[in-house]
Amino acid sequence: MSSTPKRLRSTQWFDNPDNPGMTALYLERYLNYGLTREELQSGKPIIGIAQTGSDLSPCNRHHLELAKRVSDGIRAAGGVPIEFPVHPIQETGKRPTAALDRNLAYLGLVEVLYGYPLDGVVLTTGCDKTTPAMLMGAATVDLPSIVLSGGPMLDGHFEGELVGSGTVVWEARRRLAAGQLDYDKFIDMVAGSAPSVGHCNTMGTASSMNAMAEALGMSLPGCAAIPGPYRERAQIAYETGKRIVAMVHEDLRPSKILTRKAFENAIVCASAIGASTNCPPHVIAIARHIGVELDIKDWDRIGYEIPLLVNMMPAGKYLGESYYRAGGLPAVIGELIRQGKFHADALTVSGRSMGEENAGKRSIDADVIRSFDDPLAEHAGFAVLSGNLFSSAIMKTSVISEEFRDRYMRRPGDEDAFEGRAIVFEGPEDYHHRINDPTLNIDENCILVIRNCGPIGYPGSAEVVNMLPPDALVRQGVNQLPCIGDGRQSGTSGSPSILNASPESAVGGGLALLKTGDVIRVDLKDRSANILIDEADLAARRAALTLPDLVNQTPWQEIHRRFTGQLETGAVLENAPQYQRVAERFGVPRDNH
Ligand SMILES: CC(C)(O)[C@@H](O)C(=O)O
Repeated sequence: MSSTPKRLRSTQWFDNPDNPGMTALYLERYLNYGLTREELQSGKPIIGIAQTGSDLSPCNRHHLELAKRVSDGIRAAGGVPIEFPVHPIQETGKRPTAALDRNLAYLGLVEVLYGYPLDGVVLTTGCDKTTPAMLMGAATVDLPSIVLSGGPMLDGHFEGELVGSGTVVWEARRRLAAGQLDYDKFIDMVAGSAPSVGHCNTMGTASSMNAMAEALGMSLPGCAAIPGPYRERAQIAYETGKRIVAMVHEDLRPSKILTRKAFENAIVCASAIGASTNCPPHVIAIARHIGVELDIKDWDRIGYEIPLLVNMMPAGKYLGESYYRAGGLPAVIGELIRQGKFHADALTVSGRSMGEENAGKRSIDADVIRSFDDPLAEHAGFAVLSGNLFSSAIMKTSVISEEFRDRYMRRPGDEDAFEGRAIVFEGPEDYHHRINDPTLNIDENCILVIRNCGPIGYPGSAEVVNMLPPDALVRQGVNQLPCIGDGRQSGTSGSPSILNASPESAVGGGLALLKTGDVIRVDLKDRSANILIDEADLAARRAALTLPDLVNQTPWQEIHRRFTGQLETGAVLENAPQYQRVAERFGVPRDNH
């Protein structure tokens, strides 16, 4: 560190002799609740705590408590904490989708970080989209930033069974359809998966995205897996608060951490943990906001060959507490480093490299966190498919069950491929209305397709692609049919759907041309998915295609539809990635009076 400390950004609000009138105006209102001139004018970094917790956001709600420990840490290191609210994004509460709000929360955070007297920020994360929204905002503004995740709930139990968030819903729904549960027991079973504060205790999108933040180097090592109620969670909140003050003095900004190597690490890590299918769009979105090239095909190219190491639902059998006790993400990264699959020289917010932090870390429960010699599955990354149905869609190969492989992918002479008669649904309402319609003649040779569920069509993109077969098939023991869609699906689902299809049907993607009864062929060997139809027929269908009339119900839906791109490129506001390193490039904004 240089001996003359850098003049902090916040002094241009609170201690600017060139404009004493404005300095007084900026100061006096922050003094009015008890802050002192000494705190605001003696060169202490002002640290924002971006608060994503609220009563509307139960997954992140305990950040309201954790923020106190963060503040203690900031104070102990000589900074001044200022907590501020972030637009809530609760995956399980927001209609029509929480996906609609990721970019809205991002926009809000950019304005706060850029427009207020902050020198650094603690990004509180938890529920799925809070993590990418916070990282995207931090990337755009590029102030020193550190992630504090809230951690998963404790493990869930119901009548002696381990029940995990989200994953239990799909299993309980199957039991309800098969007549093995009544409605009250169904609700009790699902509620059993949520025993405490925290986000999903499965390797759903929340655990996956917080692991991505750690693998990217944006949280303190070991942060992501600590369960929400554990004492270590509050302790790391304190350490995070201390660390961000040092990061301000070191000028350690996201642009120094979020490099191409960091993103390659995130991809490798996603395969090893059996991460959510929501990771590719969110991680690509973060990359685009920091200006790193990351293509959807990189997920297949870099991640496909990596084995599944973490035995956690939905790809495995354990939940968050076992995973944490087995060593959490550091044990996974340690193994990836030993196998030469991880860039050990990538930097983390600690100021040390991934290798310095994790190289010596090992699993202490070989069944929960496996080694490369004994993985849960080989080649467990995402397969990225394309063809006349879409330019890209992903399939999470770590959740392809033996039953699914036997039924669809082990046909002699045509392994890894399947064909089926398409049953097309126009959205989840249509699916629920017609799935049990006997005239559809759905059998185990069918492929269920859902469209109009992408970022523009829905809007926001809904988690609906993992469709349960008709009740009659479920009663016969057919629990899964191949599913394809332009929506997303819950990270907690064990369905090997082909999803996030881009471009989506509502903007004229190939799925819009599909008709019930068409035969679809999926071939994992050459990564293709096509309607078996001749070119002339397909061209005629395209010529006759009319796009749906989309009704905007709120002003934001209209703005979102005008600016948002497709899932394969992160579904970002397409005007946003051009704004990079905003704080450095533009300095502080103009005075407001
Ligand atoms: C379980 C939810 C709500 O679907 C989501 O959190 C995910 O894991 O994708």
